[in-house]
Formats: sequence, structure tokens, C-alpha cells
Amino acid sequence: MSFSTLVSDLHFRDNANDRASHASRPSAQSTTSSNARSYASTAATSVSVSGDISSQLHGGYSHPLARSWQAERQLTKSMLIYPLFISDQDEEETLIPSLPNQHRRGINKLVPHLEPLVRKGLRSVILFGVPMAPNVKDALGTAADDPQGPVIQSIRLLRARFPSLFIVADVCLCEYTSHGHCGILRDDGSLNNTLSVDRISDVAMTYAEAGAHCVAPSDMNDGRIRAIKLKLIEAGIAHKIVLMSYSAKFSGCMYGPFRDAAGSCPSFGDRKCYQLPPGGRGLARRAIHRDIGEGADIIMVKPASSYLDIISDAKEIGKDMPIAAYQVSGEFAMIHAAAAAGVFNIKTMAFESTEGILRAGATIVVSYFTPQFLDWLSS
Ligand SMILES: NCc1[nH]cc(CCC(=O)O)c1CC(=O)O
Ligand SMILES: [Zn+2]
Ligand SMILES: [Zn+2]
Repeated sequence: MSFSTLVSDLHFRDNANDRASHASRPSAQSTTSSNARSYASTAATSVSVSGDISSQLHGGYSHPLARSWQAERQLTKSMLIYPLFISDQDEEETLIPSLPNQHRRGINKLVPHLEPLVRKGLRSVILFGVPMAPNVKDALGTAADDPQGPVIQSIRLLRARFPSLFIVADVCLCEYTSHGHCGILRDDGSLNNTLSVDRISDVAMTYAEAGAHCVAPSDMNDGRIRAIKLKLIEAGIAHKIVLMSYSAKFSGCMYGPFRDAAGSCPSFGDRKCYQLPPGGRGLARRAIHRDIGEGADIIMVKPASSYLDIISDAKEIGKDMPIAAYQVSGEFAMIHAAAAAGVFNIKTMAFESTEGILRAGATIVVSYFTPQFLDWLSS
């Protein structure tokens, strides 16, 4: 079929059976092609199609429902995990300037915030503890597993108040260490992997024992998935705890607003010796293979939109596993900034970015847009 025939066929269909979604196409009357006119007049009585009919794609997505069927996987409320920053100041409710619409909340503000969201279909949250009290941070991150601390207290509270809510506890030390790094340091300032893994797996255990459904180590120390899995088995609770590994977590500039929210900026140096280098696709693949072998139940990729190839790799390597992607604070802030500058509509972009993440292979999305998606997916 020639190009002009293809065009004229489209014009004919538009003219004969116009649809709102075809708004900007010219009609058959305005075409200058005699070929188009003669085709339109004969086709009105008998349509005979010769040649390559597989060139016709528009019909397959000509209706909103048919368009939704084109996606391998559609965003649903149960795919979303909502990040929460929980302060050790019980009454706190502070807007985080660099992270639009997101707050750091004390435990007394949690239930009132979540009640309407759970009613709208919120299924899962991920908890980040934020110690605000002076002098609680130390070299070992002791406050991370303080039984009176914000994470353990809110796990208990949320389990009791929202039986249908799936509670993920992020596991890391950077919010609790005086130096702001994700583990225990040697004298030279590098991570002591052995001590860090031992400590982080202890912290994960306290969250699991407090009632978290899922523990998610984001520290990037080597071997922490195996260490946590072994301790879960030893304690006899491995069968009821999901282990989600931030396997492919890249070092970069997109965690800034999170570090503002969590007060977890390193006091010296950076995280480049434990988080992955942005170009390191092979390293990410190795980390994903490794964590599956060590007993991870879910693989996470983070950030999301600049790492769609890594999400796709994770889906290929972990084809039998759920794949989570974290649309991180910097991605969220970028979308807000661009929308505020008039670049695009925020809702359209929230869906488009998330659809890209799902198309790449994610089956779970950690997103600061979750409260808005609950509204958008209801209407
Ligand atoms: N280990 C801490 C942690 N857990 C999740 C995020 C990032 C989340 C976000 O930016 O939204 C970070 C930040 C970091 O590694 O500095
Ligand atoms: Zn950390
Ligand atoms: Zn973390």
C-alpha cells in the first residue's frame, strides 16, 4: 500500500466517522490529492483492501479502553508505596521546602494523615525515621533500633490502626549516624562492611519483630541481604517477612530533597564508594544477580526515570520476581519545578513518567505522588 493510499484511507475514515480524538487531522474535503478523492468515493460503497493491511495501527488504539489494553501493565493503587518521614518529635508536622507537598511528621500526626488515604485505597507505606532531638546521632547509629524511636513506634501504631496497610521499613543507618554515612566507618572514613552488615541486619530484625511486613535495606553494603535473611531464618520469622533489596541504587544528585527531609546528608565525602556509579549498568546487573542469590524477594531500582534500562535489566534477570522502582525525591521535585514553569501539566506528567517506569518492567512504584494518584485513579 502506498503512502498516499494510507493517508487517503485515514482521511476517509475521519470524514465518514469523525471522533473527538482525531481533532487535528485534515478532512477529505481539504485534501488536494485526486487519488484521495477517488478512493473516498469508491470506498463508500465497497472497500477492497489490497496490499499490506498490517500497516494499519490507529484502529487498535482508537478508543480509551483499547488504548489502556496496549499497556502490558496499568498503574493500579496496589502497585504504589508511599514514603513517609517520621520525626521523633511527636507533634511535628513540617513541610519540606525542597520536596513539594511532603512533610516530616511526628507519630501523633500519622493516623490523621493516613486515615483519608487508606479510605481512598492506600495499600502500602515505606517508613523513614528522622531523629530531630539533639545529640541522638552517634558513630553506630544507635537510635536506628531504639524501641522508643519513631520507626518502631510507628510500625506498632500502623499495624494496630490500619490492618490492611502493608508496612515497609527502610533499613539504613545514615539518618542516625553522626557522620551521615550508611554504615559504620573505619578510621580512614571508609565503610567497614563487616561491622556495617552486622549492625544493619540487627536493625532490620528489630523492625521485622516490631511488625513490619517488609524490610528494605537501602545501605548498599555488600552481603546485607544474606545476613538479614539468615537472621530472619534463625529467628523463625523468614516465612512472614518480605525482603526487598535496593539492589541497584545509584549515587548521583537526585537524593537532595530526601536528605533535606531526613537530615541524612553525609558530613564529609560522598556515597560513591557504595552506591553505584551512574554509568555502571554491568555492576547493577551483578548486584541484582547477587541479591537474588542471597535471598531477596523483591528487587528495587533507584532512581527510576533515568535508569529505565536498569529496570528492564532487573525484570529480565529477576523475571520471576516483583520489581520495584523508586521515583526519588529529585525526580519528583524536577517534575514539580517543570510544571510550575509551565512546561507541562503535572498530572499528565505524573502518569507519563510512571507509565514509562512500568513499561520498563517495574511492577511496584515507590512514589511521592501516591496521595494524588489515589485521587486520580478514582475519578
Ligand atoms: N539510605 C538512605 C536513603 N534511602 C532512600 C533514599 C533516597 C530517596 C529519595 O531521594 O527519595 C536515601 C538517600 C540516600 O541514599 O542518600
Ligand atoms: Zn543510607
Ligand atoms: Zn535508606
